[in-house]
Amino acid sequence: MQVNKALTIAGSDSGGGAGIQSDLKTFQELNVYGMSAVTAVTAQNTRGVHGIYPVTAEGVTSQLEAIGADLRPDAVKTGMLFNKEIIEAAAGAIKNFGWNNLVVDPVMVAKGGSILLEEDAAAALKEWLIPLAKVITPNVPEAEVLTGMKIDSAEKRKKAAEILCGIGADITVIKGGHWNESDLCSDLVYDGQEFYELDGKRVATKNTHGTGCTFSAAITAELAIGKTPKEALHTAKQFIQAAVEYGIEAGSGHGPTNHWAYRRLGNAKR
Ligand SMILES: Nc1ncnc2c1ncn2[C@@H]1O[C@H](COP(=O)(O)OP(=O)(O)OP(=O)(O)O)[C@@H](O)[C@H]1O
Ligand SMILES: Cc1ncc(CO)c(N)n1
Repeated sequence: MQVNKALTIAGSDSGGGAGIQSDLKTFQELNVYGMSAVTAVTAQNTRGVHGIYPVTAEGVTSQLEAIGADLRPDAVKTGMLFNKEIIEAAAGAIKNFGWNNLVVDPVMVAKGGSILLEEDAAAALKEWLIPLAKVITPNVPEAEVLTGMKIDSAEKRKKAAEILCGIGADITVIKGGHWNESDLCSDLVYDGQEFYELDGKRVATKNTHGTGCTFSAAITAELAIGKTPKEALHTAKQFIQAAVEYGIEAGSGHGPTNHWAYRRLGNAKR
């Protein structure tokens, strides 16, 4: 049986709600074979990050070369990349192997404030990785770092999306988790031509650990099975909405989302 394959290049979250764990769970739920290249091991739970142990750039390249020599991913996502050496290693392999359908989630800070990307690495994201991206999915604080502008109005959110597409992403999604829109949690999309919103209902919950990872992994899985970016974004929004809305209780801090909620809604046999 032929299968569609997706690769995540990201950090490990020992707590299981974000990073490669959330990505692989999401790929599986969307009927895509998941592969991973680990960039850093984090000792983490729902309450915070206890430690970060980065993999060497050589170690990341070696994982990517092993994958590239044997298994061609139909789509790739990046999450926590931690430093500029790892960004360069990831971008180099993606370019050399000619992997398409790249989703860049420019992870910078964990919910509790721990740094998941060194300060001098944002420039490397812009120079090497974002130009290769089909979709980039910053939250508002990440979009502020990447554009150097304060985003405090709807107009500025649009302007930031234009700048990020100008850096080379085909499509920019500025997510709404950190955007105060009362009971709405909508994400702004700009595809270089038109703006549109992925509408969602804000759920009152503290269990939002890994929402960004899960959302970008769902986009990646849908691109891997050949959906258009617009279709992929739409499904990913439904996936994360269900995962937050039909929440689970695990841990005493910011708990994980429910990665199997979308299946429970009757989407198992798509
Ligand atoms: N409380 C919520 N209710 C409904 N949807 C939410 C909620 N919080 C986030 N989302 C959705 O989850 C997705 C991820 O957005 P968010 O802005 O939380 O990403 P993030 O900050 O990168 O997440 P993380 O760093 O935890 O991985 C978006 O589609 C957003 O609209
Ligand atoms: C490993 C990892 N990647 C990403 C995030 C952001 O949610 C996190 N907390 N941990």
